[in-house]
Amino acid sequence: MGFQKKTGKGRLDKYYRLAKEKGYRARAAFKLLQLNKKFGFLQNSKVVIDLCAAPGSWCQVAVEAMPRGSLIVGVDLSPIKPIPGVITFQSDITTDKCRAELRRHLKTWKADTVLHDGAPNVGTAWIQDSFNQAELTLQSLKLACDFLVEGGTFCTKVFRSAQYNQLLWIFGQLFDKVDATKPPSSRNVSAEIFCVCRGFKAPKHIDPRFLDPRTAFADLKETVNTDEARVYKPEQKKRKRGGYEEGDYTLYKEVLASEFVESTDPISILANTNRLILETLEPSLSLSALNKMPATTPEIRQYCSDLKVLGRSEFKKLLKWRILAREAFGLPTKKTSKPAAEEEEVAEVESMDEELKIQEELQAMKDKDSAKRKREKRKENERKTKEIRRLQMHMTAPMDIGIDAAAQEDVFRLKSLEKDNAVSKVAKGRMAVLSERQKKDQDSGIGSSGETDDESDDLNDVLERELDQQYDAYQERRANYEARIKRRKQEEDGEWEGVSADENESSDDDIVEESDDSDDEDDEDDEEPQRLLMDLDNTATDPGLSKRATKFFSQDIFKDIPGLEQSDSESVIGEDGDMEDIPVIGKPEVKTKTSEKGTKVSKRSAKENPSRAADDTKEAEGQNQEVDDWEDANRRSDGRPITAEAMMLAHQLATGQKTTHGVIDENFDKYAFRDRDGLPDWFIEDESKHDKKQKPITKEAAQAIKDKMRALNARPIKKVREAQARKKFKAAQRLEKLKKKSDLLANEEGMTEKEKAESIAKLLSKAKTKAPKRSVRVVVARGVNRGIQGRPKGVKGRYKIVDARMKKETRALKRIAKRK
Ligand SMILES: C[S@@+](CC[C@H](N)C(=O)[O-])C[C@H]1O[C@@H](n2cnc3c(N)ncnc32)[C@H](O)[C@@H]1O
Repeated sequence: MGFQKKTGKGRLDKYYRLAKEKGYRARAAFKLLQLNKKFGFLQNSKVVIDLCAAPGSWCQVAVEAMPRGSLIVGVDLSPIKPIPGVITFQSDITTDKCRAELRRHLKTWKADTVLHDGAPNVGTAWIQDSFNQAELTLQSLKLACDFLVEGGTFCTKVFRSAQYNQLLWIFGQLFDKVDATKPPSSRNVSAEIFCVCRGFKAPKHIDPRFLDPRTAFADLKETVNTDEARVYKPEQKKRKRGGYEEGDYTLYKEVLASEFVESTDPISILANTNRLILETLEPSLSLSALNKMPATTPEIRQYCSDLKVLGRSEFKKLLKWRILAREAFGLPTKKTSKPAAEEEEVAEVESMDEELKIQEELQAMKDKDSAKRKREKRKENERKTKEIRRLQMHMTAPMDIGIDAAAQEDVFRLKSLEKDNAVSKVAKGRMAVLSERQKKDQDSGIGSSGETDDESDDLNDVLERELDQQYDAYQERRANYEARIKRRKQEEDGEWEGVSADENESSDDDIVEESDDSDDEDDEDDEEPQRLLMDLDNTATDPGLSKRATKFFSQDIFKDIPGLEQSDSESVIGEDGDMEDIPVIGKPEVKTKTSEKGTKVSKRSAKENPSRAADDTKEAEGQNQEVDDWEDANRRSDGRPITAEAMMLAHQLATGQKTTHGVIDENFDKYAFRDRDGLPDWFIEDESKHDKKQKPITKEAAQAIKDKMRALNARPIKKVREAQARKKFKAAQRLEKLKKKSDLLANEEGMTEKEKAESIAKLLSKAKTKAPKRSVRVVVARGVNRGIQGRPKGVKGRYKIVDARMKKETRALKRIAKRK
């Protein structure tokens, strides 16, 4: 019969510490905080009575939660230290004096909420006296009935005892809604739960028997006095470890243990007997057999010596011992009788729990069911909203090609229509026309068809739907934003990367709506189906140039410049910004990766110098391919980046540390079967960040990943590659230019051969000579130059100020190094 120490470490839990931290006088504060969070009764209260308020933590919570200037009155048997904004006094809540005092403080007002957290003082070694507790609760209810305003709230502590159901029933008679709940801060070992009774009915006349413990718990009293109750609920007899109940000791009874074993009614013996005799002066066969039984432990002997101080578990042990003895004696054990007894016990002791559980289960099922219905309705409404919005935007899907209007968003991806050769069908078909009825439906609002919103949606429904719609809008905005950024990036890169297939796509996507308006009746006979996707800017784009570049070169100013014909040659802007008319080296097909990644080539030069063009193209292809490979290597086929976990798993699979089956098995964890039904999208998305098993990464795998990253980092990045390619490209251009000039010179008719040779040699030497490297002048920081800032006097060009000592030291170091 272990009992819990009040000051034991187990009792000083997180709420205890939290209460200390937050300055609450007791951890009980969190119970009210949590109850109020769930039911929100304090925010709307202007007058509160706190019954059994000492030391006052509930009053503290009430002050915080209630509107400023509210009236809070706290009463307790014990004194309560003053709390700003709270009236407190010392009194017994069961007395008329307390009632009068409360009336004096409240004047003519009525209380919006009555709180009660009372616990009568009971013996320390026994569990709290539930009957007394229920009595106290009834007293507090009586006060609540006197002071509560109609519709008011009564929040009380109740113990899950025999009187619990009775109390709940009484609450139910006086209030519209009664919720029994156990806040998380209430210890599990405690039998307390809290009833929040809302909507006080304020009946004009209350039958006094309701609030009188003698009548309210009348039927229960009888059961308390049965033998079973005495055995299974000894605490209801107010047993105390210290001795017998007053007056009871005169009825001292002793029964032979063998009689107890043989008896068919062991419960009544246990209930009405003080001692089971195991030893007598006269020899007894059955008693000596009992004494010899290994099950007759000193503990059992002790229990037998004084039955009046035993608790439930001790009685249970005695009953078990009796069964063993009966088996040893060959007496019928009625195996069923024992479990029956136990079952009975369980049923009696935990009937409240079971009932509560069933109620909770029923409630949960109901909630689930209604949530499901709401969900379905909401989805239906959303679908209709979307449909209507599409119709309003003239985005009706052509039904004649078999597309369900309620299908997903990509129904409007006209590209896919083109692919499926559905374009011609669309072009020939008629667009869906809204019927008058549909229009009416549209006008009447979102949920106009079928069940109306007004009929069925409560506030929660509306809020939930709004939240979902906002979330959808947010998702849409985010997707648009990302697409915009991506497009901008593509356009920026386009200066160097040319036109990619993607770019064409994205630009096409922008004009989907425009194409809908086109009248295509005349095109019926066209062999080619009319393209649904058309670029608004229908100027022919050179496949080698980005859109921006094409637009730039299409200006009039460039019209007459030779070599800028868009179709077969291309101009390149030099690094220094000059426009140079340079024939470029080769031109692979537009759709190849090379062209996508930006090697600028022209058909003409490819024709002129096919072999070199092919070489250069190959090289450029190789370089770009490498860059692409590098990028692709870090992405999965679905475009998502390869994570360290994935790499580790791949490594383990490759080295045989894991098998595919093993991996599949591993993934059947608690997250695998999570019910996501009915959860809003935003919640699922947010949860998805955390509802995965964290897979540890081994040291070896981490090292392997590091090595891989190091190897990747060691390779030149894309920009460096590009710079190298540019340099090469320019050198080729210079050479080409030189060749052209020398060809011109060679064909010059007015020059002698010698002159021609000299001019060409000059050109070549000029091309060879590199711009001289600008020298850096070293200025020693001494004399006038000591400590100066900025350019020293008389020094032109690049300079570097050095310290004289540093120069000497460097020389000395060199000398020393040489000597070694
Ligand atoms: C658990 S404490 C209340 C804690 C309080 N709610 C708080 O937050 O600080 C129970 C209180 O009930 C009081 N109490 C028990 N019987 C009472 C009675 N008949 N009249 C007034 N107070 C009583 C006890 O004095 C004790 O202070």
